[in-house]
Amino acid sequence: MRLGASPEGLLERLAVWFRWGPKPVADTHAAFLFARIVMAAADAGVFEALADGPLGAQEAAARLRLQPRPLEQAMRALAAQGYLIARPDGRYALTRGARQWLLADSADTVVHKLAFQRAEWAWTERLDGWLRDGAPVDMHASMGADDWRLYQRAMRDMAAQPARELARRLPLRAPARMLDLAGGHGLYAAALCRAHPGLSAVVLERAEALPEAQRLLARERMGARVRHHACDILADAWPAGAYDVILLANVAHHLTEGENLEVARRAAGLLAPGGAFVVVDHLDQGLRERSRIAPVLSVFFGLTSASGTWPVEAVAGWMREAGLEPAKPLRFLRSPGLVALAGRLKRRRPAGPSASSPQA
Ligand SMILES: C[S@@+](CC[C@H](N)C(=O)[O-])C[C@H]1O[C@@H](n2cnc3c(N)ncnc32)[C@H](O)[C@@H]1O
Repeated sequence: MRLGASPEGLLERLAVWFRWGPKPVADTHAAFLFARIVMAAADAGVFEALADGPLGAQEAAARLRLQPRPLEQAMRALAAQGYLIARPDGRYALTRGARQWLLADSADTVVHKLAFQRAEWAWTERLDGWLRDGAPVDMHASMGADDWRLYQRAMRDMAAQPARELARRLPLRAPARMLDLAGGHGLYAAALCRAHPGLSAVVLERAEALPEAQRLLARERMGARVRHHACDILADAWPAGAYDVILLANVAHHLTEGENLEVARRAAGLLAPGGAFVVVDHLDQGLRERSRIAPVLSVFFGLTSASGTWPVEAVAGWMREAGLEPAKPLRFLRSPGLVALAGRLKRRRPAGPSASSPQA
């Protein structure tokens, strides 16, 4: 996956090939402008307004209490970039992609992620300063109650597809107990429990996230099979037990190397025989790999969590140091760049800090 303008037709291909057009302007002005158009249209309800059928800009503006001329311009921009279809009668309709991703009741919706991007946008303003002084934003410490609510909804949107895929593809033999570390909304736990009828899960999550995370989990109708437990996974003890699956999904990129190693050690100490510690993340697979999104995301996690995206080999290394044997990485088909790495217990457990004790 590469970012940036995709040339269409021979002339544009030549323009890219011979560097006739300024790529940095496409990568910046066009990208940030269009990003904001999509976010603003979603926030204003433009896509939802078209859910039941095409509308002209005047009609949509009246329904949404927007200004007709700016809305017409935004709708033309969205049509130019494949989000809307401009019909000959002057009305606009949703494309299949817009229907799939931008309607709140679609199984693949990302509208809540787009809403949370306003906070992410604000943090990104600090990027120039961070390059000079290295001081990160510390997103988890800086959020108020509204941001925490949007954050959990956003993460739920991003988990819906990969959770289903992980549940389908992760090899597990009749698992009974699962721990979902910093599992937010609990969607991964719910998907794995649906795939394995004998499985129940405890989702560990920070107290600030719980009000919205619990509301989102309730929608999954998993009852007592998936429940939350307030826990700072770095500072607090984890519920004791022998777990068949311990999941760390999209959390390693918020933690330092030392914290990740400690989490791997604690997980290894709580695994049942044959159990797996599974790390899911945008792992860096090298600059020659097809998926090149991880280095870009790494900047965001450096800026907002003083961490970054980790190389597959680093995660495998933490697993080995914790006495686990990493399996072959599983690359998600429907979430480019996302990788799952499962580590299983080697026969002999190494000496190390007590697995259920919190980090000092
Ligand atoms: C990017 S989200 C991932 C959520 C979920 N695992 C997923 O993949 O969708 C990171 C989550 O980690 C939680 N988190 C961060 N630091 C934590 C900590 N020290 N203890 C518990 N949860 C933490 C956040 O509140 C957030 O819900």
